[in-house]
Amino acid sequence: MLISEFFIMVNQPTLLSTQLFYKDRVVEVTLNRVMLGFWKEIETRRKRSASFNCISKDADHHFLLVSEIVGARETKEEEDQTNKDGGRKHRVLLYPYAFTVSYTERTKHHCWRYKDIIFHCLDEAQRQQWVQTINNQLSLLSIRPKRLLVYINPYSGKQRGKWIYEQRVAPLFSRASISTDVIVTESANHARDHLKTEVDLKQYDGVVCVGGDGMFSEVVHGLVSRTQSDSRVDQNQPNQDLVPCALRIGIIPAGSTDCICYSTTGTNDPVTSALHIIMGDSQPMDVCSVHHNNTFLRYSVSLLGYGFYGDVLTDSERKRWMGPSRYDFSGLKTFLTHQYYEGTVAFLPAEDNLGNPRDKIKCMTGCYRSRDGDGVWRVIRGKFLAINAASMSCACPRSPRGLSPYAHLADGTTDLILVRKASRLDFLRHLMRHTNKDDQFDMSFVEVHRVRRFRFVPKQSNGISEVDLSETSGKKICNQVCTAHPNNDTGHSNWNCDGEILPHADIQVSVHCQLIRLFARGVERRTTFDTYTWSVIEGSSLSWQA
Ligand SMILES: CCCCCCCCCCCCC/C=C/[C@@H](O)[C@H](COP(=O)(O)O)NC(=O)CCCCC
Ligand SMILES: Nc1ncnc2c1ncn2[C@@H]1O[C@H](COP(=O)(O)OP(=O)(O)O)[C@@H](O)[C@H]1O
Ligand SMILES: [Ca+2]
Repeated sequence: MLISEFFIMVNQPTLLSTQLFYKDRVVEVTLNRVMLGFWKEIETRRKRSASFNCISKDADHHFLLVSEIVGARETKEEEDQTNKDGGRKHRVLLYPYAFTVSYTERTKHHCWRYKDIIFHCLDEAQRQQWVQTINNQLSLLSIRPKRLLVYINPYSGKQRGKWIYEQRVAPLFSRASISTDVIVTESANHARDHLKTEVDLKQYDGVVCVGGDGMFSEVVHGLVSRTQSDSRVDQNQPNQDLVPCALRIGIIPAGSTDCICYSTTGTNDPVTSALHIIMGDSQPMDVCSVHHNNTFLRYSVSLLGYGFYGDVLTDSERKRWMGPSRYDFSGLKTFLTHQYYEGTVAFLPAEDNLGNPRDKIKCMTGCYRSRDGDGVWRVIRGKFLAINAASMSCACPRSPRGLSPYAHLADGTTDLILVRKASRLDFLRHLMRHTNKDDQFDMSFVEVHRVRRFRFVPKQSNGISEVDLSETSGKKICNQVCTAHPNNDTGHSNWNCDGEILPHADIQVSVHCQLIRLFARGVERRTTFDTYTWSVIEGSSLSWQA
């Protein structure tokens, strides 16, 4: 942080400034609109004279940004004491007028934690004044949610969603004075249908899902469909502009892959996600619509995968009882099967100014890209081990850089990865590169394109050619010239759409730029500012570390 920025913060009008106790020190604490702190040690408590007006020459300065405070609350500080006669221990109320300020702190690997700092007041009136003034100031931060609708999938991942929410998230929401309506889902699509038809969305500032990518997908379908039906927009038209959703969505990760959470926060940690929600973060995100023969099928925000990832999912669904490790088992089995699929991919490339999937420009906090643009469709026919469309990096604990490490969250494009037929060993080398730092695209049988729309038509079992490109009013569009074939033909894979199996192999996909927003901020770059945090050095003073 620049010194000038620090002085701007300090020079904001003061809302409250008094002398308080922090541990055994008397400190002067100031609150303004931007920061709490900038206080200096006045004297230690044991040296304290009758008044507070003794200012130490060795004054220390510390601060917390108001935007990073979770909340303030009245607290008791007690201590275990043993009777003089060596009798049993009892609790002694040390400071009757204490209050606690909880705030966020960045730790390693993009994880956030909350920390508490306790001050002691001289009397109840002073304590109430502090707690109220801090919380009033927080309530003026209009980006912060005050009322949330929470859906918990009790069967996600290791079936710990309810525990994670109740033990690790709900207490934080309550510290931040966020009120919640919590629904534990009773069946698949419970959350989707509830959002689509029943909920009065105006009551809420956001929707939170506790679970995996499938649960997030349910919430996206509920909210996007509801928004379109409220605006009388027909989702069945593949080229229809969709209306963006007003409510932000939060993800508390409790699933098997947690790819969407990991790709948008840099980690799959429930507390970090809860803190992003509390802070009122907002990350716009693209959504792909998937159609078959001009009929809407599903939305996708992370991976649309045919071939390898479709087959892994199809196999793993029968092994849900194994929990998250079903993907490792089915992944290995599918790899050994080494199945390839024939078909035609047609795609509309993104404009050059949107970069390319190998430009090494990572999607970080604050990444917003331009919209629209027209282009010329390209067609590729072949035999493929996998066809993947990654609308975000698809980073997850299994693949920390993801399927397409330089894909962007909100640029209106998806990265189309075509993995052609190759030997088992080459395919294994390609897959293994998802788990390390090597470039998975730097292989002769892999190509990757940044696209706005694409179409896939599998080769029919009778070998008929599938697509034709024709030009209409200056724009090239993709038309199907043969009839759709039934999906139960052998020789076809299934599409894995954010972890759900699609009923058709022949699909049309369009990216809708920034259709939804998440309570997230993208993966943060480590800045020097990250290191300006509170740290309590035992037996010494609080320090502001640079
Ligand atoms: C034989 C070695 C294979 C090593 C491959 C490692 C590559 C892993 C890339 C994973 C990309 C994941 C993209 C996200 C997909 C999720 O939407 C989906 C559903 O998640 P959830 O609802 O939480 O269950 N997960 C998958 O499709 C799992 C793919 C796992 C592939 C091994
Ligand atoms: N109460 C429920 N019972 C059964 N299935 C549910 C329930 N709630 C949600 N689902 C479905 O469970 C599937 C998997 O959910 P998800 O949260 O993605 O877990 P995982 O990451 O373990 O796959 C989704 O398709 C979702 O629609
Ligand atoms: Ca994108």
